[in-house]
Amino acid sequence: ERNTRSFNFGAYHSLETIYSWMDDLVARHPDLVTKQEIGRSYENRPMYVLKFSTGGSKRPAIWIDTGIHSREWVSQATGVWTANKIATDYFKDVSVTSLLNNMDIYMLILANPDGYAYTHSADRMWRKTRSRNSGSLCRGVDPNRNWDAGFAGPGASRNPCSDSYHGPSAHSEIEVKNVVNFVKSHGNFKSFISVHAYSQLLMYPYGYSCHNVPHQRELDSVGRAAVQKLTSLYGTRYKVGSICNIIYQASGGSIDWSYNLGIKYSFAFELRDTGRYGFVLPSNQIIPTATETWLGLKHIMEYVRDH
Ligand SMILES: CS(=N)(=N)C[C@@H](Cc1ccccc1)C(=O)O
Ligand SMILES: [Zn+2]
Repeated sequence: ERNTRSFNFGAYHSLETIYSWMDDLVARHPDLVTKQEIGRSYENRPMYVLKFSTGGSKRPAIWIDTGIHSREWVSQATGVWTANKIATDYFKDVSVTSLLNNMDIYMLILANPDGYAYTHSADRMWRKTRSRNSGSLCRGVDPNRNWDAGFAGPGASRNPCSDSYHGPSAHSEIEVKNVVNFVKSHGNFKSFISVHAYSQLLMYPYGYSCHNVPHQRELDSVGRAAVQKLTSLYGTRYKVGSICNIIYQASGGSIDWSYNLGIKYSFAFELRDTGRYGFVLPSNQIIPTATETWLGLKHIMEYVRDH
């Protein structure tokens, strides 16, 4: 078992290295962390969720996924750092301790394993899944356009060769279907947070429409307070707003689906930077990015715990 203390959180790692690190984390914190396979990917890679729990059964839960877009490497790296932070701060940090004494946290660090492997082996800029599209030579569906929320509406492409191709039908991608089934069968998620890169944004639904969600005022104020904490560390500036209003209309997005399922506290982060390095963020920015993001994440989770 590799020692998680020697793990380099300030570097980008392969799928295999991240998976073996997950086992090390579980081995070091057997009373807090468990690993669950929620299904397999198109190319039959396991999809592992880390569950952080101090007991109870079906406690109110928080969902965090990273890496749904495979090229957004700082997202997966932030997921690894954050998983370690939660495990090591339990009992040390009163806020994390009280959070985990009342709620469970589920983290899917590699939400698009096939795409992530492909960014290492063939194309660093790959974003989609790696499924075959019948009738086309182009591979993959945008997993963030494939959810049953305004599916195939404006803000997604019907062209299999497009990076925002929505796929033949909602939840056609097994990587999406696995999460849908898991979240639905759990039935007690209070928050659904999807971590992307880049642009430095904290967004809430909707993407498929520019009309305000019923809880817009509350989500906006939670978002602004979370970003205030994030910015307080290094001065990194974030914008807050609905997906449609702050960047563009995007249909079939994951947090629109989770919000419409009833998971009110649905958010999407777009991590560093604002375009200088873009998806190829230097590894020396991983730990600063993860550390500042943690302050925002913690605020959201504390708010969810208390409401
Ligand atoms: C740069 S990017 N591709 N991560 C931007 C990301 C914005 C978004 C997030 C959540 C829901 C809908 C849309 C996307 O286009 O999928
Ligand atoms: Zn993305």
